[in-house]
Amino acid sequence: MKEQRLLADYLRSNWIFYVFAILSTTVANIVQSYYPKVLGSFTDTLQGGRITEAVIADYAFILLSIGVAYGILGGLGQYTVMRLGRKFEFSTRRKLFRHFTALSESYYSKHGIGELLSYVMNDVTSVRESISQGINQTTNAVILILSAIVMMSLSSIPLYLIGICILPLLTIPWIVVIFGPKIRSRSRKVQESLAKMTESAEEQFGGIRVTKKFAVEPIMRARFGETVDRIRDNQLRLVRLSSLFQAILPFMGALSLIITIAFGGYLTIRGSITLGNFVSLTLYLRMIVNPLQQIGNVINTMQRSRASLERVNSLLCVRPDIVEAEQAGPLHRPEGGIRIEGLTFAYPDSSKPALQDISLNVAPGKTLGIIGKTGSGKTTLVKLLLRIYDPPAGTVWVGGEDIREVSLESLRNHIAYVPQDGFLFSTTIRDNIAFSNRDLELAPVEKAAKQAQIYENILGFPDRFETKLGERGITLSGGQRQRTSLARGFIKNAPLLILDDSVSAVDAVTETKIIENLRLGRKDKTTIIIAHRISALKHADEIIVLDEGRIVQRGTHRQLLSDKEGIYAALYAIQEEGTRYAEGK
Ligand SMILES: Nc1ncnc2c1ncn2[C@@H]1O[C@H](COP(=O)(O)OP(=O)(O)OP(=O)(O)O)[C@@H](O)[C@H]1O
Repeated sequence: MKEQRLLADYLRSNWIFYVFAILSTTVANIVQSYYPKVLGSFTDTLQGGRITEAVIADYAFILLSIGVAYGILGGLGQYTVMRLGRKFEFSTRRKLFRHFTALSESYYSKHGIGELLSYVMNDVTSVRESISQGINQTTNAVILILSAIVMMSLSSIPLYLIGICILPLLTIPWIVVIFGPKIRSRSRKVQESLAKMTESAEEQFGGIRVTKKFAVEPIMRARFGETVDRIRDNQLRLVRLSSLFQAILPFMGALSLIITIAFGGYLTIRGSITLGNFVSLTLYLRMIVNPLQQIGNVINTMQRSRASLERVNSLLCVRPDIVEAEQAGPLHRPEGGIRIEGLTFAYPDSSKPALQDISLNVAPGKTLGIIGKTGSGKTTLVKLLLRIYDPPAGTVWVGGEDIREVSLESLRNHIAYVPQDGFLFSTTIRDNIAFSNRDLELAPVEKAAKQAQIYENILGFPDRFETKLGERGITLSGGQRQRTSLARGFIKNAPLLILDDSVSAVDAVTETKIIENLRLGRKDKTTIIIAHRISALKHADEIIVLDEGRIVQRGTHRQLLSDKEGIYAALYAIQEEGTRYAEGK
């Protein structure tokens, strides 16, 4: 697994901007560090009785120049790093999204959407903060402290006095080493609990209709409350530690200042140093206290963002389960039918096979019907055909090629899959139908809608094909959703069409019309129909009956009915009886 170095790579590719930001901040702080020296010298001039109007004007001009230079250079540095931080945020979100789209279904079956959102939102923001604030403030603080110390050393203040005064500051690296890892580990816990809360919120919103129908709002509120409490506990633990850390650093600065005033004051009274020296020394030490506070702040932010960065980096390390063979090329004969031989498959975390010893042939242009109890392996078979999960090598061929040897894009481009729960996006009906090619003219969209028997319904919507669905639009009924999803599958006009229980929510008359349209529209194309209702697949050239992952019966509708002891005939009898009962015969 390749180690991810998101931030390091970003800094490397933008190093010139960082150097610019650091340089301008450095120069700004060096300029700023002249401030106490100028004031000290002014005090000595004042005390020596050499003050004149011209001298005051000179000092005023110098102080003004320092202020203006600091403002311009410091502002430029700040702007540059802020911009870099935002750029990092956007490019990382794009990178994460690209990565998400490459991950396999098995990853999504183990990780909730809320958790993934948390990476994109909370963690990326936390890293951006450390880039924007961290780099600028650290440069500011370090340069200010260093230049204060250098300026002190270059002044006529005795070195031993400076040494004694800054003694408490020398403990800072040690304090950082002790607190740093602890803050990071507590931050990681906060980020993890934030991810849990986002996940819980996402689930609660998603299931709000069920919650309301079952009137279990108090239970759901309590469950959500638990995740919030967990964040609060973790946050409080972090805040306690961070505050203590942030207080200790300036305390060390204040200690230095106290020593300066006490010891420096004593030396001034004794005449060992001038009053100007004392003023400069006090101002220098005062100047150091603020940056120390900033450093505390930055280290806190950095430790927090390091925890987030580790999370994002480890997510980027996750490799998709389904990878292409090195020489994978396009499918040469996508219309060439399907062959499955000796296919046995178990899901990654399951010991029991979902499919066992499956062998079948679908000749080009033919229709295969698959029927079987719930959980018998029908969808699994389709997922393997699409390589959403990988079948063992040498078991599944399309157009005579092992699907593990062809490119994923080519394989999936040549298959139109209409799943049981066709997801619709919050956009127009037209965009939902023309999902695989949004540049399509209206005519093919209308044709697909007609084939899926949803055309008349769409004409009744306020903006017809331009009607928006979802949050800001209309809500479709279950059957309408299913038929819109069907139209999306039809419009692709792929060599292989798979309908996975895709007409279960429509009435018998509409189902018959859809199946008829399908037969006429896809005369020479291969089709797989999975259904629970025999009426949806009885016209198929071959029907297989799955039971506990095995093919237990196969043949045409007629052949299967003739086996009176078989599951198919039993199913047919039950369904026929149901229809007769419903029709009151
Ligand atoms: N991602 C998964 N991980 C582990 N087991 C799974 C996964 N998806 C399905 N299964 C299991 O595999 C078996 C077959 O499931 P599959 O979805 O193929 O059944 P199905 O025949 O399509 O059922 P239905 O008619 O209800 O849609 C079931 O026992 C199911 O619990």
